[in-house]
Amino acid sequence: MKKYLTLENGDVFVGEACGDLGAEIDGELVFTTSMTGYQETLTDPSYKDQIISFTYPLIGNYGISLETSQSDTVQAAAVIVKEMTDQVFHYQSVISLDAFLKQSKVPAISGIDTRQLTKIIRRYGTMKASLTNQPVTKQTEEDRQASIIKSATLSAGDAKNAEHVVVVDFGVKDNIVKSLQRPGIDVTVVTPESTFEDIANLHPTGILLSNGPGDPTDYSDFLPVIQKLQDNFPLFGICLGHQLLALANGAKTYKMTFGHRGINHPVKNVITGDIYITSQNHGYAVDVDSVDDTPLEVTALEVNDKTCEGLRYPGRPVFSVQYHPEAAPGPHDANKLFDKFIDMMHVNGGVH
Ligand SMILES: NC(=O)CC[C@H](N)C(=O)O
Repeated sequence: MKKYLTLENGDVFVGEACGDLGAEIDGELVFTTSMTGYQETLTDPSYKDQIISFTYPLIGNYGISLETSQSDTVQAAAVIVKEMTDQVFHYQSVISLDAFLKQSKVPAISGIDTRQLTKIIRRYGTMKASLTNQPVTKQTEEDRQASIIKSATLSAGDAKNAEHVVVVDFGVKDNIVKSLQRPGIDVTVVTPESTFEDIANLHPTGILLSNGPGDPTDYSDFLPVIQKLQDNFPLFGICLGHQLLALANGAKTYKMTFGHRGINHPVKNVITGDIYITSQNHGYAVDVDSVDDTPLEVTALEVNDKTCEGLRYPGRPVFSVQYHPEAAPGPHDANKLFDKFIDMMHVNGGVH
């Protein structure tokens, strides 16, 4: 039975299945150069969930003994060998390596040039890999687009002239999407698993980073995407989206003592002097002082505790607010921020 080893860089190795024949797994691919000690290695908890490739070409020739394991089971996710032998010669051996792997439900692949594999890992660094029973079919561009799009609404306007807002959905409230939907505006909601290229391929004229739960520092994977988005498109961040814009530009966030949750939080726009009564719901905030060392500028403060309520990127159509301009519930004072964002798209959209 064939088994396929597919590396993160796209390389594919085909070998013979051994160990647990049916099992398929993903894991971090590492190599070990030990010439002996495969039983200790495979049962060492530090190798948990890793795919271990043995550079030594013959593995299994002294079997498995009752005294050698370093924990009560095989910890590695999978095993890659050049040759796994059933010809066992050792007085303490009770079972073959292949049988031991089968018992432990761990898949393995033999017939792999593990020295060539090692050279690849040394060039690219440790990478993810998968062991499968069928070749991994490459995801096409269309599959990828379909998997990141959660919903799309076409405006009633002239499609050719429509602005196209891509909303990155970290947990978006319906009323944010509704506040954008109007004639002449197409809205596509995508998951935060989207890459910059995924989003750019949708040809947006503006990006909205949504609200969402939890600690903004947990979303660090998405920060490089925001860095590229703000270089290329008009961008508007709301609540969590505001915090992520701050983090992507090097500012800091912190957990507030008891947060802001209510529908009458006064916010002062420090540039225009305007005051809005706003709807709020957040437990983290952007550290105002940390914004000094970034390209961003603070545009608004909460009147009572002077926490950061707004940011902008001078010279770019990029801004964010900590409060909720979509209300639901709450006052509509700040609703015109959606118009401001749409106006920015009219001026700047399509320039990329
Ligand atoms: N409404 C939100 O987006 C909340 C943002 C973030 N989870 C916070 O509590 O600060």
